[in-house]
Amino acid sequence: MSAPINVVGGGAWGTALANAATAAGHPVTLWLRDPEAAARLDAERENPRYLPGVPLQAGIHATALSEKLAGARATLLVVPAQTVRGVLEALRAPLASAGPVILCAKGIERGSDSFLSAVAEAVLPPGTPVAVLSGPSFAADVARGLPTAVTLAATDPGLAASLSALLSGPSFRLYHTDDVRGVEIGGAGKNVLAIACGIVAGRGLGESARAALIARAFAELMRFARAFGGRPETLMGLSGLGDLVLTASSPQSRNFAFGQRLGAGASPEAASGGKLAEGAFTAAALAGLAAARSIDMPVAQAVAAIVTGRAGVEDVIAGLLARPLRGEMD
Ligand SMILES: NC(=O)c1ccc[n+]([C@@H]2O[C@H](COP(=O)([O-])OP(=O)(O)OC[C@H]3O[C@@H](n4cnc5c(N)ncnc54)[C@H](O)[C@@H]3O)[C@@H](O)[C@H]2O)c1
Ligand SMILES: O=P(O)(O)OC[C@H](O)CO
Repeated sequence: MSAPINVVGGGAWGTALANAATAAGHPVTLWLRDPEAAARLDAERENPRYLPGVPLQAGIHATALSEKLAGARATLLVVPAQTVRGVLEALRAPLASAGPVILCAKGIERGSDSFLSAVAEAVLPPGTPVAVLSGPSFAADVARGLPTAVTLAATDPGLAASLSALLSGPSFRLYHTDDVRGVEIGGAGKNVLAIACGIVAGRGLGESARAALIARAFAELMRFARAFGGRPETLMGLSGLGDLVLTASSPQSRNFAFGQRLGAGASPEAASGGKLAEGAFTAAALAGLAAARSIDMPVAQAVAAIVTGRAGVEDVIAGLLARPLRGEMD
């Protein structure tokens, strides 16, 4: 049997990617930090907490996270963005011989304001190949085998192409690029901007307002990407415009749903509903990085102000509508 693909993290996205890697023809080891949950998942072949009703494919072995990761063809790291550094630190030694590390979280690290590829580079042994996977993809869709396309980025174009081929299956298509920074900015940024779109929906401001917001949010994401070394054409692709369109228009998105509840009057603490809304953690980092380089990002700044409790929804909306008029492409 060929070497397995490691998937570290047994939440919605880890479980979905495990199914997708199996459909691509690989044995998969799915590593969960909770040993009891791992044993239950392996026995019951379903992840009722994160992906109810979706069967786990036969080629997946779920087990407790340990240091026995070595010997895999690749390791997909599928934990929340704010835990990536800790998990990489804990698994630093085995990850040196567990194939390329593919970062699947979408976010910017709080406190250090670091992109996740920079976190990986700082923590992993020098020379460990690192890639980023991002794009419009709801876990429930991917886990069920519905057609989905995402982007795989690595600074080595050959690695990006070979990992894309390795993980692509009958309905899960990976496009490749060497623009790591552009791809990770698209994934992290859209989560913050999707919260704003959810707020507009939850406030009942109408579909026209939401469409305008998507366009203006995308304009500021492009400005940010350009300033931080991402290529504009990358942002026009799957991990950028593609993911923003998906996440900013569907209550199936946890970020959009979080925003909807904020718009309807919930406090930031109550609005998550116990689900992971990555944009709530990334908002301040995104806004802070933008401010430090004088990049105009009014939507991201507004979301950061709301989720950190510095401003209320009504005041923020009034402030955005009162901004001076400007040339659309200025
Ligand atoms: N769910 C999706 O549709 C989807 C799609 C694309 C990308 N993503 C991204 O993938 C990342 C993970 O999202 P998710 O949907 O799987 O979240 P989730 O909340 O469904 O699951 C997170 C998982 O990570 C585990 N975890 C948390 N901290 C950990 C740690 N320190 N060590 C080991 N495991 C830990 C949790 O136990 C849980 O199993 C996020 O950055 C998200 O933006 C999610
Ligand atoms: O549910 P969300 O908002 O985390 O979005 C999931 C994926 O990132 C969509 O591409």
